[in-house]
Amino acid sequence: MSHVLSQLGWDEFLASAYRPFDRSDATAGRVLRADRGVCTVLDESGVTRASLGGNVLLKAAKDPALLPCAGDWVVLRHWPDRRTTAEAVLPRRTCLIRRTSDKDSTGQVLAANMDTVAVVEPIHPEPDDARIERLLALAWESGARPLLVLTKADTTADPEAITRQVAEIAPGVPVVAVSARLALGVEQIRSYAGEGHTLALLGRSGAGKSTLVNALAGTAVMPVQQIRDVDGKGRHTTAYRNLVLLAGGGAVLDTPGIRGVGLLDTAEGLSRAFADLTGLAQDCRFDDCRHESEPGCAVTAAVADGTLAARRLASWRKLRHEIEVESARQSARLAGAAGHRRRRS
Ligand SMILES: Nc1nc2c(ncn2[C@@H]2O[C@H](COP(=O)(O)OP(=O)(O)OP(=O)(O)O)[C@@H](O)[C@H]2O)c(=O)[nH]1
Ligand SMILES: [Zn+2]
Repeated sequence: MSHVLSQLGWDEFLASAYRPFDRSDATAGRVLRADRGVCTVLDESGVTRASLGGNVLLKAAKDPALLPCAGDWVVLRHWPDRRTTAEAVLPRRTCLIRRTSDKDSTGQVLAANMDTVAVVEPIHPEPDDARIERLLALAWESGARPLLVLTKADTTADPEAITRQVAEIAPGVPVVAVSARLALGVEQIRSYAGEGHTLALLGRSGAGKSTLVNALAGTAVMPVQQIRDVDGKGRHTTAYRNLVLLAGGGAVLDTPGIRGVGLLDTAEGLSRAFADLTGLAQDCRFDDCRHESEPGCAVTAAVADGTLAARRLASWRKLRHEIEVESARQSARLAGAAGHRRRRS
């Protein structure tokens, strides 16, 4: 397999997943960008545009999360008429999913096969704790290692103080303040995208993701939006996912600026993102304690004695409620589909 693919993380696991598809007109490649029905793929001979093969379309019709997305490893087939199709998506080791806004609550895959997910949040005007907690839950859920990046560190007098403060709501997660403008912290971020490793960036529009990708790549590969600095609110400009190969090997994956990120089935991600609370909960009298008004609740006791911030418990409740509503909606949808099948038969 070519050097460029091993720089992108091609390994024995992928090689054995690819083996059943191996034939003279097939190659393996990594998706740099996915558009509707077409993906841009890097394989050993360069960058190709591939349309989706029948099998991929068939699987995606049942579950849209199976559509190829940036970061996926795919099997390409090169046809005699010079067409190229993506015939299969190789198994994902990690993936970042968000609930789409449509009412049937299906998941949309934002990025696949990243080793680290960096939640990107600007230090200015002020990091949004609730958004950080929500995105970290999503990052944990992906199966990759989370990282928290506070951008625009040049816009505040004491970035270290803010970093220490924010670290309290990110237990077990490294927190790095960066300034793309001053090239501060960029090398530290680059260490998460070394040879064979992929770093995905997740954050709201205007958080500074594209600027960070450019700083890591050393060239302007992503369009950087001009935003109104007054309120720090960005417009949605990155309409595509993009995997960028870095000069020293490794890759960085930008996800579109996210507005309302829903959570999908993130009970596991939530408990890891709130490891402080989960740790306390082991001492609750009841295993299924909801940390409301149950007797012997170690979590509400910790809030009462100031060990745990009340805001933190409120945040956890809000996200847990969302997950419950979401899973109820999904069960209803599944029951509805089953009923529909019964009526037809
Ligand atoms: N002062 C300062 N401004 C920055 C820094 N990084 C990014 N910005 C500015 O923040 C704005 C938004 O940056 P982008 O990189 O486009 O943000 P994004 O997260 O990619 O946004 P989307 O493309 O909408 O997802 C731009 O005006 C940047 O110039 C930084 O380190 N310091
Ligand atoms: Zn409790």
